[in-house]
Amino acid sequence: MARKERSAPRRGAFQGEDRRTLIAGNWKMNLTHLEAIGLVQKLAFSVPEAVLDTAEVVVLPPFTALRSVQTLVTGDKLPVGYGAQDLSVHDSGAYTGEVSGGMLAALACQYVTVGHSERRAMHHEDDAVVAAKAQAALRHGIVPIVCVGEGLDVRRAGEHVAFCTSQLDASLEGLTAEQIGGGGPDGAPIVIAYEPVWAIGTGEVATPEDAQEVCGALRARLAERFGPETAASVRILYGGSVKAASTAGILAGPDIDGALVGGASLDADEFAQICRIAADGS
Ligand SMILES: O=C(CO)COP(=O)(O)O
Repeated sequence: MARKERSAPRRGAFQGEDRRTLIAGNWKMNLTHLEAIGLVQKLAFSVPEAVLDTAEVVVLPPFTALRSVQTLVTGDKLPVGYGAQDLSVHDSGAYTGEVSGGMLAALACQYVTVGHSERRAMHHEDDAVVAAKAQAALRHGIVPIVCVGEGLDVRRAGEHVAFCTSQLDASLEGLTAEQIGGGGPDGAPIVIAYEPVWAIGTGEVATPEDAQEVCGALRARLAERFGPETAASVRILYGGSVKAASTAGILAGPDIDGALVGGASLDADEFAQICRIAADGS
């Protein structure tokens, strides 16, 4: 999907010229390829075309559904983007069970999440692996959505800002300002997602103030390390129990450029409603 200027830019500490609102649905380990086809078809009906002038809508199905989603999206020219939930740090070889960036690029994936807290916690992916995965994505012309977020203990200790900014630092280790601000296809910047672990799948969404506090700090950190222009170009998403009812409040944050939606992205009506609200900017 072509990147466009926001129709109604919001003012923030660093106002990007091209931070088009991005709503990405992370399906996690849900839906067979047949069910995926059904959901994308339903989405194509439910998301009004006008929404797509302002917001970019992307789905992140499991690997097994990517080919079906690609066929549907390209065959019917649906204005929905798609990507994967993970990729290998390696490009090819004896890595049983792994899927490479080249394989995803061959399916025309535009995005891939790296460093999701579920992979960090359950698959023992550390910051170095996350940074290597971001590099692997960029090598193959795929925009990494680099996820960071604190657990409940860190939040309760009031250390969430320091935790997330240092997790961001380590997860971007070795990446250059050029890669961060324009290493994707057609010079697209990478995407960051702030997903507090305590808000994922719990129904406990961060308050708009909590979400903005961390997203603002992440952008400030990017500015310190890579310069204000690069920081201004990067889209920062919030994720964690986003529903239609919480979307407007969350997206009001000047440093929040969209949402990474889990459970609610499996319900076409709810996801379409989130996209509508995101596009209206209300
Ligand atoms: O992990 C998430 C998206 O990547 C958020 O999941 P939920 O929206 O289900 O809380």
